[in-house]
Amino acid sequence: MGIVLGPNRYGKAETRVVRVVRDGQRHELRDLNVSVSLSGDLDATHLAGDNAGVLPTDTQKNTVYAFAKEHGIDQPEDFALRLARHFVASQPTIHRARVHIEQHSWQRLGPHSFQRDGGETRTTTVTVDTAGEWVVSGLAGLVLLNSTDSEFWGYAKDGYTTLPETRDRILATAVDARWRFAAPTDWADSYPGVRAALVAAFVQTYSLSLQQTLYAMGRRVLEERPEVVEVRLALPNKHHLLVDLAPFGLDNPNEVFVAADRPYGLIEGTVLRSDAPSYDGAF
Ligand SMILES: O=c1[nH]c(=O)c2[nH]c(=O)[nH]c2[nH]1
Repeated sequence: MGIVLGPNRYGKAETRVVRVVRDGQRHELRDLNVSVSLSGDLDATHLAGDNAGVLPTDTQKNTVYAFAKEHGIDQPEDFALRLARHFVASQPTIHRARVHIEQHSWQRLGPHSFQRDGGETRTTTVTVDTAGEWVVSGLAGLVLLNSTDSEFWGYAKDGYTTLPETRDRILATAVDARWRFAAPTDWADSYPGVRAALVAAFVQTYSLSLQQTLYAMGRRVLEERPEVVEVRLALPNKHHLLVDLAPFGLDNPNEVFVAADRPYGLIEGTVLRSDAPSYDGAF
């Protein structure tokens, strides 16, 4: 029985970089979490401990900080592309670089004062190799809630089913969305446009299931944003359970709920153009 080394990659995960642009009194702030992952001819280090082709993860981290100073950080997609191209172009052993960025946003409170926004992050995953460049952008932690216009009934039932059917419930989720582009685009214009399409579809869809809402959200992005060819969504169903107030002699017409923490339904799906170009990057 032979034993061989299978696919492998390595890199520095979660380099936290905050870049302040200090042009006069009014400062600008960028706050990123950058993860680099490199692959290529790395057999020697795994099989013989020969590190000649290994660019240390510590160097990768330093490159993130140096590029933040030298080139600044505007759109996370551009910063990720710059880093990924650099690692592939400068290291003969590295044939593919994947750079994933989470951007935290801050609200301005004054010329040099900021308040961190809630849990929402903007993300991008860039893959560069000798065959091409692929960009997937996204967002995570966008928490949305409709307090009505959501039903769930007519589902399959068996001996273990206890869920009551409902014609009026709270529908809430924390959107985890990723979308891919066929070609480079105006990242600064695209991101708020895709986000707005996702939010509009959630708000405007009368929902018979979170699955139906998921499809409506992906479809809306593809209808409104020609630069996007595929949308992947993971939507946790953040259950809000009606509290039984009858023991206290009170009725509860959809007013008082327990916001359940776990378990939660997890609804996942991909919506794409039927002629979407093929893809060899990382989602
Ligand atoms: O929108 C929903 N989809 C489901 O698949 C499901 N399952 C469940 O228990 N509640 C819900 N809600």
